[in-house]
Amino acid sequence: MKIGYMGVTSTFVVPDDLDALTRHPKASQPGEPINLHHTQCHGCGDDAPEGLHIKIFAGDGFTVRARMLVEPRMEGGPGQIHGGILATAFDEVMSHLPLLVGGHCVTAHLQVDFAAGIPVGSTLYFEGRLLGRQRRKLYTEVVAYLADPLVDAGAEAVASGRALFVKIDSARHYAETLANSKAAEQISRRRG
Ligand SMILES: CCCCCCCC/C=C\CCCCCCCC(=O)SCCNC(=O)CCNC(=O)[C@H](O)C(C)(C)COP(=O)(O)OP(=O)(O)OC[C@H]1O[C@@H](n2cnc3c(N)ncnc32)[C@H](O)[C@@H]1OP(=O)(O)O
Repeated sequence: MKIGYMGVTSTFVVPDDLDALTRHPKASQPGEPINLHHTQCHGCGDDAPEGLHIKIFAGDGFTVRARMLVEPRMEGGPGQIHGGILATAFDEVMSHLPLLVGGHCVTAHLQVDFAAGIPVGSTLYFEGRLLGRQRRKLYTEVVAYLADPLVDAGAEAVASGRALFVKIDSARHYAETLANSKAAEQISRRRG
């Protein structure tokens, strides 16, 4: 798929002098689900009643695959997904890529190109890719399809996104807000 629009890719510029990428020894294997977040996460949490319920799996190398049902509650334009919902889905899918190399990250920059309307009722398939890393910065990309590109070579790409993630010290980053989380206990337990 052509990235950006008419050759313009906004402020997202992947530097030339990237650091080497190494897969984290505990990273999920290709095909395995990635459970990076917690069960109340708006993007991937099974217990978030109004969440997107995106299912995310590790792919080969530095990639992830994901899928999401476009439900009627996600409507924006008549019969189509709301653009902000798709941006949220992109953020969620790409936020799982840094886990392949280890460590927690937050989104610092996110951009989306909407190439075609996406009907309510469809299943969206996502392919995400880690483009590179420089110090704490991780550059990622995602493409959304209306069919699974793994089984349908003609699957239509309908949108793409790019994001810059920055590695954080999660204990410090969430120190003042963790107590407000509906998943506070679960997260504290996981951290031991
Ligand atoms: C006890 C707690 C335990 C918790 C356990 C964890 C459980 C985890 C479970 C689940 C979590 C995941 C859930 C994810 C959900 C999906 C992802 C989201 O939506 S995240 C939310 C939205 N994002 C934010 O809220 C970020 C807000 N921003 C910040 O906090 C800071 O700005 C931050 C961390 C991004 C950077 O701040 P700095 O002070 O640490 O670092 P500086 O030096 O400013 O930046 C580092 C490098 O990045 C570049 N950079 C930063 N922002 C940039 C930007 N917007 N564009 C380009 N470059 C940028 C800088 O130029 C610098 O680059 P150079 O290394 O010097 O080359």
